[in-house]
Amino acid sequence: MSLSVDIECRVGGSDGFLLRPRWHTDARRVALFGPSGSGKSLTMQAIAGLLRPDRGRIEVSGRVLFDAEAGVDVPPRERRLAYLFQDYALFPHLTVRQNIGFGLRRGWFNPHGRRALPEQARRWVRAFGLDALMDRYPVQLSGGQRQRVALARALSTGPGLLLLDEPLSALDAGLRARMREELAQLQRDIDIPTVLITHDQADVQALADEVFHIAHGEIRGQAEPVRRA
Ligand SMILES: Nc1ncnc2c1ncn2[C@@H]1O[C@H](COP(=O)(O)OP(=O)(O)OP(=O)(O)O)[C@@H](O)[C@H]1O
Repeated sequence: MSLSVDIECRVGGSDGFLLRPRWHTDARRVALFGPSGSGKSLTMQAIAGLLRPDRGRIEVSGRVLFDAEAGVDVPPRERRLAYLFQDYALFPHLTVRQNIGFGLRRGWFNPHGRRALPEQARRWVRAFGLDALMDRYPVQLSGGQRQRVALARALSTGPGLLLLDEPLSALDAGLRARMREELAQLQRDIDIPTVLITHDQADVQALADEVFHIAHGEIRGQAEPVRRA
């Protein structure tokens, strides 16, 4: 994949936060690494189309998603990317089946229905071992199970790019290491480019081939992760 981001956006009024990340990558697994409040989530939101920049351009694998000058602003639904939020953003009043179905296009979702999920979704239900959990509610799941449901929901839409915002931060240390390895395995198994936000060097080492350092809303450097021998 290639990803080019060159945008500027003032968030929160005239003396608010100035976001102006500028980066280009041809890597398939990218991490945005930086301290709290540096603009990582806002950058992801702009890529996803949830935050409209004041200026600039966003291009993914040759497809222009946003270009202020040319008047291009592809709606979030049509960007063909999946966004996994820090807290997984599962709907508490919907079962696992309904949560996964919710992400699908073309009106699969029916809160009272028990229709079988289409194969594109069942593939992920099987891959993440969720079959026995389909009628449970999020509150009845462990942290790792919740993460798998959120991933299954995200991947079922067949996205061209996966945005992962601190996907491991809600997990305790033991589970974190295990799910990190699961995510790395997923990246090996499927050919889907990922952009990962993290504070954690271990995530960068396991899940990224190229890392961009962000501070005060700007990209300050780029490197390859240091691999442990
Ligand atoms: N809606 C908003 N209105 C005003 N300021 C905002 C808004 N959203 C975010 N900010 C500010 O923009 C800055 C960057 O926020 P962002 O959420 O991108 O940080 P982050 O790098 O993802 O941090 P963390 O690692 O803590 O999640 C922060 O200072 C934040 O307070």
